[in-house]
Amino acid sequence: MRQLENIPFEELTVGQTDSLTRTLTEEDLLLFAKVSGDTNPVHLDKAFAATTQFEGRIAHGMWTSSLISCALATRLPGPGGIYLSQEVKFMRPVKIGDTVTVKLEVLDINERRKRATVSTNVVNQDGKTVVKGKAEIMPAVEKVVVDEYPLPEVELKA
Ligand SMILES: C[C@@H](O)CC(=O)SCCNC(=O)CCNC(=O)[C@H](O)C(C)(C)COP(=O)(O)OP(=O)(O)OC[C@H]1O[C@@H](n2cnc3c(N)ncnc32)[C@H](O)[C@@H]1OP(=O)(O)O
Repeated sequence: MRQLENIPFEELTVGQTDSLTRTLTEEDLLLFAKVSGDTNPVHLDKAFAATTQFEGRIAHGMWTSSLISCALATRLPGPGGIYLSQEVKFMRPVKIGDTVTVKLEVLDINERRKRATVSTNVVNQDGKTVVKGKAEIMPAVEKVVVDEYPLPEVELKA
């Protein structure tokens, strides 16, 4: 089982970086539509999506954004951190089979409020930015070391 360990607030420094990479599968796209209820045909309907400027299905913007949450929760600052705000600009589409990398960098630390601003850009396999933005977070003050929570296997039934 994977262990998750945080970077407590006092150990965060401006310029610290981390990243997380994920490839979008069709199953991910369908599961995201199911849990979010976002059944926009641009994500699901091949025939409809082919008629758009993207010429095919594209990922939910919030799927890509959810990877930012994952990176913050598991990498920098890690478990126990709390999301306060998130700015996202969807610059380019993500398609099934694309491999995207969330790049985190600590931009600013507010010692008084024990909060940090982190840039949260996401690039694709060609190094092109697909999401631009930044987040404000409240990292845990104490050291947190936990076994990653065991998620159940879920089966997608059509
Ligand atoms: C509701 C849900 O179900 C729907 C979804 O989830 S859809 C999935 C998420 N969204 C996307 O995948 C869209 C991705 N974005 C794009 O593909 C492009 O932004 C665009 C094709 C919609 C527009 O791009 P482009 O044609 O390059 O833009 P313009 O020519 O209109 O403007 C050029 C300048 O604007 C800047 N820019 C482009 N996109 C954004 C953005 N999302 N936010 C802010 N600014 C943006 C671009 O950098 C140019 O700036 P410059 O200073 O002039 O260089």
